[in-house]
Amino acid sequence: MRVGILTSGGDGPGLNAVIRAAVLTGMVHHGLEFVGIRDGYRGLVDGDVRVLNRSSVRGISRIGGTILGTSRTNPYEGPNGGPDKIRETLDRLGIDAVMALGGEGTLAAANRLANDGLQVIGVPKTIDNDLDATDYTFGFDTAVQIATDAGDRLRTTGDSHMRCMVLEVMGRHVGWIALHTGIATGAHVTLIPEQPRSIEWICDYVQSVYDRRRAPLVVVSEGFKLEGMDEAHSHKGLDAFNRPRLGGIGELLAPMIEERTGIESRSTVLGHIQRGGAPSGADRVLATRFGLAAVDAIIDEAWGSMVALRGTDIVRVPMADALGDLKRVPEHRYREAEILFG
Ligand SMILES: Nc1ncnc2c1ncn2[C@@H]1O[C@H](COP(=O)(O)OP(=O)(O)O)[C@@H](O)[C@H]1O
Ligand SMILES: O=P(O)(O)OC[C@H]1O[C@](O)(COP(=O)(O)O)[C@@H](O)[C@@H]1O
Ligand SMILES: [Mg+2]
Repeated sequence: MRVGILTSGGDGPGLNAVIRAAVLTGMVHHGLEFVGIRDGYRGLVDGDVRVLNRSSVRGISRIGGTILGTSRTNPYEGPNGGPDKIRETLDRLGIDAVMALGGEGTLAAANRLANDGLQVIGVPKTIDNDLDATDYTFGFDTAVQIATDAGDRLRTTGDSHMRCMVLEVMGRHVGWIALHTGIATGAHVTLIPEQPRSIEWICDYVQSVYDRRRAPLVVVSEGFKLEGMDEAHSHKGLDAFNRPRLGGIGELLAPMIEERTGIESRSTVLGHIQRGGAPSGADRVLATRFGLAAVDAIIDEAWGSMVALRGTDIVRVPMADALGDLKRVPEHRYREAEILFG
């Protein structure tokens, strides 16, 4: 059997470790052949592939990004899109099954293709940790570690100048990266999309921290909304899927804090730094286990399913399970963090 692997949507540290594990176990233990589909669904509709073998995956699990490239192409659009054209392309290339690595968007497309009769299985990826069907995915741990390092650095410079430092981290719809970074860095306030707050509420914490001679650290998710904001702050246009590009709420908050409290404030937007570079050890392990389990799913012809983490076990669930609600930060987890605010 010949398997095509693709990575689609936002990249994330750990994608290469999935590819390596799948290719190694598939070739060595199951006699599978592999091709890499270039740039996600773009390569699927264009039939743009390259052979993957032992030497092409050597040493890649410690490398960030994806060796296959990625895109935000919709496989149902364009002259070669849609299940019938894609089936023709796969037949021409001798590809029997597709392993799609990606977040909720990629999995929505993969699930549609599986429902339309193509032999597809999914592997979940998100640095935001917003996929409901799995406890965690690779990429999140790395992102939190990078953001934690950044927060630690902001604290020493903030302390030296007695400034309020605002650290903006990723998280389009959910605040997991901010929540964990806030706890890990001992932030004085953490702001997440699930919990809109007023500027007065934020400034009360900032002022009380300053009053006891500490430099306040505020961690904010890019998707955070001040009370009264209908949409998350966006001033960078739309992405390839016509969604607003987020980022910049930290730049908005810092001057507001300074104006209201008189405390000199600075904002740092971490951006794609938290998505790039080497995956953490934990993410390499999780990604490797996903890669092994994804090959098992192909051998079992479990089309339409995806691998997931439940507790410490890797399980198989319908891809549709990842496509309902996002995994948001529950109220009690925010309350738990809030105990140490201020
Ligand atoms: N319901 C859908 N049907 C077909 N394609 C979709 C669907 N939802 C998303 N996609 C495609 O999948 C791409 C990847 O999704 P995106 O949300 O950008 O990344 P991620 O997979 O990281 O969540 C989208 O840009 C879009 O082209
Ligand atoms: O800059 P890009 O690639 O459009 O993506 C930015 C978005 O992708 C993310 O980094 C990750 O999203 P995913 O977990 O869905 O891949 C978000 O936190 C962020 O809003
Ligand atoms: Mg997405």
